[in-house]
Amino acid sequence: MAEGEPIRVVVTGAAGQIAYSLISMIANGDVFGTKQPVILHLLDIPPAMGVLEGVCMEIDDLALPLVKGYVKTTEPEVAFKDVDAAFLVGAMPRREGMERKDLLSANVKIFKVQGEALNKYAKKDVKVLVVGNPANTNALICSFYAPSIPKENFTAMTRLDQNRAQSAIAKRLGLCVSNVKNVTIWGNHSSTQFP
Ligand SMILES: NC(=O)c1ccc[n+]([C@@H]2O[C@H](COP(=O)([O-])OP(=O)(O)OC[C@H]3O[C@@H](n4cnc5c(N)ncnc54)[C@H](O)[C@@H]3O)[C@@H](O)[C@H]2O)c1
Ligand SMILES: O=C(O)C[C@H](O)C(=O)O
Repeated sequence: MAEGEPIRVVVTGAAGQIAYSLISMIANGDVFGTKQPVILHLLDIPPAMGVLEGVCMEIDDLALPLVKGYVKTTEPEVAFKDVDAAFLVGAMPRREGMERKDLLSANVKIFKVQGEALNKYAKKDVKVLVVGNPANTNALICSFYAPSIPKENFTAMTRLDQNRAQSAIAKRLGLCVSNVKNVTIWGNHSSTQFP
């Protein structure tokens, strides 16, 4: 990719809570760097299109120079077409009393469809971050249905677990979080998280 050429970045669940913060971070250069233009592909389901329209109006209002365009769609084949990076956020979140694994029946279908769409339409070197829970299982499912994309290009979002651990240690020791370094976390993003 020539320098300065826009990359295509899909965010699923683009009308949801997490996407609301994520889209502006991608659009203002926090994620791919302040010299990397982007074209945003925003995917959600039909009932969320009104809210997504509002998100797009906000993108317009920000008038960020790195944003070279956006595509708003309900169609996976449009959303995943030629994408360089995929943030798979769109999924049902937990309600009170639920474990992340209780979301499997609702969310697995989504990651099967999106894995197939990645396989068919995305660039073969696309990098995929799965956020929708249960994130680790969904990442595995997505990768399974996208056999033409290297497995190492799929990751489940556990950065939250790392930040959580770092903050918990800082609190316990009465330090600023910036003074806690070299934290390593491993395992599943589930109720086995400690603390
Ligand atoms: N891995 C992590 O660290 C982590 C952290 C927080 C939340 N999550 C998970 O992220 C997911 C989203 O959370 P949220 O708070 O943004 O939820 P939300 O309900 O605010 O947003 C979800 C969005 O996904 C959309 N959606 C549903 N089905 C879709 C589909 N088939 N294709 C595209 N979009 C679809 C919904 O319409 C909605 O706009 C949840 O599964 C939540 O559990 C993961
Ligand atoms: O708790 C959830 O379901 C959302 C997320 O996975 C979290 O750990 O905050």
